[in-house]
Amino acid sequence: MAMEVGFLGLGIMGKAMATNLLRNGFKVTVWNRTLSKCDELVEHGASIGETPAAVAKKCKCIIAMLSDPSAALSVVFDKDGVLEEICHGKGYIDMSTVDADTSLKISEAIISKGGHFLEAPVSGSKKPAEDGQLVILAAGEKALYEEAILAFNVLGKKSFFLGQVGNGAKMKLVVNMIMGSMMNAFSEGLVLAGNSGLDPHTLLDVLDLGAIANPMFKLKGPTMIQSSYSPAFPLKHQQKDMRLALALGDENAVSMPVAAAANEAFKKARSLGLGDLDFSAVHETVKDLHYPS
Ligand SMILES: NC(=O)C1=CN([C@@H]2O[C@H](COP(=O)(O)OP(=O)(O)OC[C@H]3O[C@@H](n4cnc5c(N)ncnc54)[C@H](OP(=O)(O)O)[C@@H]3O)[C@@H](O)[C@H]2O)C=CC1
Ligand SMILES: O=CC(=O)O
Repeated sequence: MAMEVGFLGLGIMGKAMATNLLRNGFKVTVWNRTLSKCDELVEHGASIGETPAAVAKKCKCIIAMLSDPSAALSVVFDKDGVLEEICHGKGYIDMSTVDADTSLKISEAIISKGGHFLEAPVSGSKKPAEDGQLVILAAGEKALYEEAILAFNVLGKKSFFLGQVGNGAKMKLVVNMIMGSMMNAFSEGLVLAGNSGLDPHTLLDVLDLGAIANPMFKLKGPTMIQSSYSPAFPLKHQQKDMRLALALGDENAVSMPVAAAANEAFKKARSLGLGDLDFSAVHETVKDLHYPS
């Protein structure tokens, strides 16, 4: 019999992930705060749960993919939330990118009701989510990880089990801190090349042949040169990740001036109204500060 899962949150990532599960034979019951976003999934064979609690009542295993800590907490603790129906024998897997404290709060609440908990944030964006090529950074209850591995094998190309709750969240924040800093360095390089009389396309070719070649520069470079920022990874979420990573640095007394500067650039981009565009739109803040003479 097909495994039945609940899925909370059908944004860019959740929609792709839930679709993938359906395509691979899972029975999926979906919920999204804006309920109309469920319609497309229903066309692919999903059922709808009217509330997070209704999904938790129906399904043995519930996956969440939500924007940030406040969203992740809300679907669990608020009225009609998961906590009302989670019970012995049910598992809750939060794949949202949040901080370790948020994850721990959710874990304790789920476990206090007899449920099982796993955090499992992912590395990889819209396209890897559509293609089932995510990297899954799980931590929490090993038994639930083992039960979820069939679903993880559909969603991702590799899963890591990182031990106690919080380790998945921390790993994800470290990775995205590096990515956010890289995106800023890359944006500055593109603007410096263009404004000093070089062809930025040639810069992309040079970068791609050297030691700092990477899939992100290769994928995002051409669209950044065209000032095209259709969102795969929304900038507001990258800034949230920088903020949470800086807080982790604070807790551990790790000085991170590069990440702090990158965070400022993402904040600037948000203040310019670019938060819903792709995170590569931080490029616009560099352009803004360097008008060609
Ligand atoms: N996009 C990417 O490339 C990647 C994103 N991530 C992480 O995955 C998570 C989801 O990202 P993504 O899909 O891009 O984000 P989106 O902004 O596309 O989707 C966010 C989802 O969260 C829901 N939501 C927001 N606030 C609340 C709330 N208060 N209560 C209930 N639901 C809420 C939204 O519902 P509604 O539709 O009603 O607004 C929507 O379903 C984030 O944590 C992000 O950092 C991780 C790896 C890659
Ligand atoms: O969180 C974003 C990603 O690309 O990974």
